[in-house]
Amino acid sequence: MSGPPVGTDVVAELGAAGVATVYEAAGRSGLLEEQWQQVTPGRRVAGRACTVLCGPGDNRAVHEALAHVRPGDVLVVTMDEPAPAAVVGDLLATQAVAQGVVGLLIDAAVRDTAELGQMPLTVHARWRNARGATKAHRGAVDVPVVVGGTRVAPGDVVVLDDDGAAVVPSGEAGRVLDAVRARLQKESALRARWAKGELSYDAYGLRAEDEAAPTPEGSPA
Ligand SMILES: O=C([O-])CC(=O)C(=O)O
Ligand SMILES: [Mg+2]
Repeated sequence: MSGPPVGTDVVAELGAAGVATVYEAAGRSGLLEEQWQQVTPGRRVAGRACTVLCGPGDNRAVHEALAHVRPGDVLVVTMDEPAPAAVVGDLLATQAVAQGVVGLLIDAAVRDTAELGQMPLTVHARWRNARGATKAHRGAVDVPVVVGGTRVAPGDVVVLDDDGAAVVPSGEAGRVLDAVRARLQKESALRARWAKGELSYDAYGLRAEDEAAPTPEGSPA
């Protein structure tokens, strides 16, 4: 991790804002673009990343990582070529909860999903699949990884909710939080106007533009 750890308050505020707001406030950056399955729908959380690079179809490094995690971490697990092997199930998740982990982002499969749904954890996974993982490869813990096309380094802030997953590099958390606050304020002012019946089509000048301009080429008349 480069620089001091991101403060707990900063992490919590980014988590409360949620994936869409954090991604937009970061300048439409940091989205982990994968077809995540929300194993625990309706939950929203953020935590500092503990990253895990597993060997192919293997979860030995997850066992190791659980000896390193700190309270408030989100475990981010991937492989060089992610495969639908279950690298986490209820026994590993039970250890994660006991160590204070708040979320799991699994770029592989999870199993025992009914049990995972009962735990105080937010879990996104690429697959749900019972196929067992091996424990044959050492892998690596707390190394930078790429998940959903985006780099995640140890200590970065990972946000999970039903919209997906986003990462804020640890060195940018303060700047992004300022932008998040500004965005939330702006959105709350807009929400109040739209709730009263005002239309963005008018307020943003879109109607005036559309009425003044000829139909753009190629778009339906
Ligand atoms: O044991 C495993 O490899 C995965 C699993 O099912 C669990 O953690 O309960
Ligand atoms: Mg199991």
